[in-house]
Amino acid sequence: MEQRHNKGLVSVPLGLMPMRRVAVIGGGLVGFSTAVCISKSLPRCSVTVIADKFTPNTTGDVAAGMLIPHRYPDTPIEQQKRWFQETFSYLLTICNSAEAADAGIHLLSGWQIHQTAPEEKFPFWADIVLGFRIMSMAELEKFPEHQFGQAFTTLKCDSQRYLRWLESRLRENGGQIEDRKITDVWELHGHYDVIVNCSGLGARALVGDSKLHPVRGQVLKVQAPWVTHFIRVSDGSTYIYPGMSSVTLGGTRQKDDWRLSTDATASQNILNRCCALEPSLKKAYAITEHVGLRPTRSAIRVEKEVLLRGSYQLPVIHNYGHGGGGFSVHWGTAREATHLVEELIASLRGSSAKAKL
Ligand SMILES: Cc1cc2nc3c(=O)[nH]c(=O)nc-3n(C[C@H](O)[C@H](O)[C@H](O)COP(=O)(O)OP(=O)(O)OC[C@H]3O[C@@H](n4cnc5c(N)ncnc54)[C@H](O)[C@@H]3O)c2cc1C
Ligand SMILES: O=C(O)CCC(=O)C(=O)O
Repeated sequence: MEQRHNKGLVSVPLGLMPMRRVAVIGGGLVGFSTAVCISKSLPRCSVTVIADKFTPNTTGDVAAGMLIPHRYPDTPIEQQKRWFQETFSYLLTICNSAEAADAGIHLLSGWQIHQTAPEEKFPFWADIVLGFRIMSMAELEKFPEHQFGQAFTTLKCDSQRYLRWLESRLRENGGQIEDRKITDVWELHGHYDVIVNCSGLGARALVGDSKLHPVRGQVLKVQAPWVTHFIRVSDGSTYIYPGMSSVTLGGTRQKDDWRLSTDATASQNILNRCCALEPSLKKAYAITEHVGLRPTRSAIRVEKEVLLRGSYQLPVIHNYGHGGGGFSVHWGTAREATHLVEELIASLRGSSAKAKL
């Protein structure tokens, strides 16, 4: 086992309440954002992130990092909206601060285009992004195959910068990081008071969740600094997302495809589709290919579970299954998981107080 970071060990508590030990399994976007949120909101917790993959080798490293919600059919829409709203507000505050460049967060304007006008012209997130409006006929002239479009300004994370920034925030808050694979959550029993499961697709094996499946996504990262607006085809099949260090061109959505290798035909296809929307991309250079597996579930799982083995209990807070929308909702789900940790710790306090009586 490698101790990645020794800095910031938590000091002995001065108060009467014991320090609670929290293990977060998962070193991707969801694990780190949840660990940061817990360490910031619950100062009487010592937080350790345990994972076998870190940036630049996580799913989020492949992602464009756009804030544009995906629908989770079995999560109530009000909850999805709240998660998106909380994430947008949190990142907008960072974007409007001196931290923006280090955190890799910037505003980005552009268009979502539809072949025909949809029934829902104003999606549930229209009042959260900035300046949402229907595209004018003059704007639509750029896209002769599309009859309708929505223009808005949203946020985009440079995924690797943001992941590194989250890792630094955790270290500043006294959190620790361990590089190892957990084969059974019970390995952590006795070492931690609460386990937070942010293992993404790993939850399939770790907690036997067969509702979770991969949706393979291939993208290209290219240099084309003259492209400054995003373009997204409404079904998410094709997109062009200019960022701080490259333009991300997508994509593919291949259900139950576990291949992490790139596919040259798919790359050519992505480039052709993007060039059809933005012909100047024919001059794009320094093209690299990337693949990630979206940890997809019909509902994001943010809930408490108490695992039982004989007379032993292991409290676990789950936070996984963000599919193709992790960047868009991660801070909202991190906050919700943090509330669940807080409740659980309060109940542990209650039971230890009772035990002392
Ligand atoms: C091509 C592509 C483009 C995308 N674009 C966007 C976008 O523009 N906007 C958006 O909102 N979302 C986007 N996404 C989705 C987003 O990237 C994901 O929702 C998000 O990265 C998932 O994060 P995660 O932390 O849950 O999973 P992961 O990044 O996969 O992290 C899982 C972590 O758990 C660890 N782990 C798993 N099992 C174990 C174990 N047994 N022991 C120890 N560690 C374990 C892994 O090592 C890893 O650290 C995109 C995804 C892809 C693939
Ligand atoms: O869907 C989008 O437009 C953003 C990219 C994404 O989330 C994805 O490819 O999963």
